Amino acid sequence: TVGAADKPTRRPSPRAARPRELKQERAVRTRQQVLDAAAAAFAERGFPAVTMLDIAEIAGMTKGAVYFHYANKEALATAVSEEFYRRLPLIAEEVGKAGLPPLQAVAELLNRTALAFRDDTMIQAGARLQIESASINASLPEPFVGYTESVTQLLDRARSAGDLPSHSAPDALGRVLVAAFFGAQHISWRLDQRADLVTRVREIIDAVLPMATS
Ligand SMILES: CCC[C@@H]1OCC(CO)=C1C(=O)O
Repeated sequence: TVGAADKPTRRPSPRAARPRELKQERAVRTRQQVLDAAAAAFAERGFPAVTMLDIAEIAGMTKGAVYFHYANKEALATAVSEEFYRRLPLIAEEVGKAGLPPLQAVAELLNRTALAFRDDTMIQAGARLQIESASINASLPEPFVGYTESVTQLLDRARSAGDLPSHSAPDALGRVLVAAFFGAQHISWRLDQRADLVTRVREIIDAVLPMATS
């Protein structure tokens, strides 16, 4: 007979995720898939031209699955725009952790923002939705202000550190840099599918910052 000592010790199997948890995880994944599909559609075709069916097809889902997560196209535009304004300050947060001198941090912030506009469809969609906001029956988050504050804070620190002359005006310089970036990302999108955006932003940095330090 096989004694108790001989029985292989049964290691408890890792706690199998309960069906409810699996269901929740799947719902979160599906919701993100719908949002990513909406961003791709909005970035490519613009809000007015996109239908919920388009979004379902890009997501590889039924229209019902899309409507389960988002009531309508306006809700999707709001969610994409909110994700855009969640990701933009994350770039500034990352740069802040790099511990660069303030003026270098400004250059790095603009550079990483250019990379995000070039490569991140959610960011591309968020920028296009702002341009199309008059055609969207939803209140999108306020544009420009948050990002401009991030730039201006770094310029303030640069002036306090003596890296900018005491007579420089960080607020004005911040507005100039953000306006120049906004223009560059739009022009690069329309003329070059953003391929030259990083170069264009480098030109802004090289033209504006040395002047500001003189
Ligand atoms: C990073 C420059 C500003 C940025 O560019 C496109 C856009 C959309 O309106 C922006 C914003 O609202 O901050």
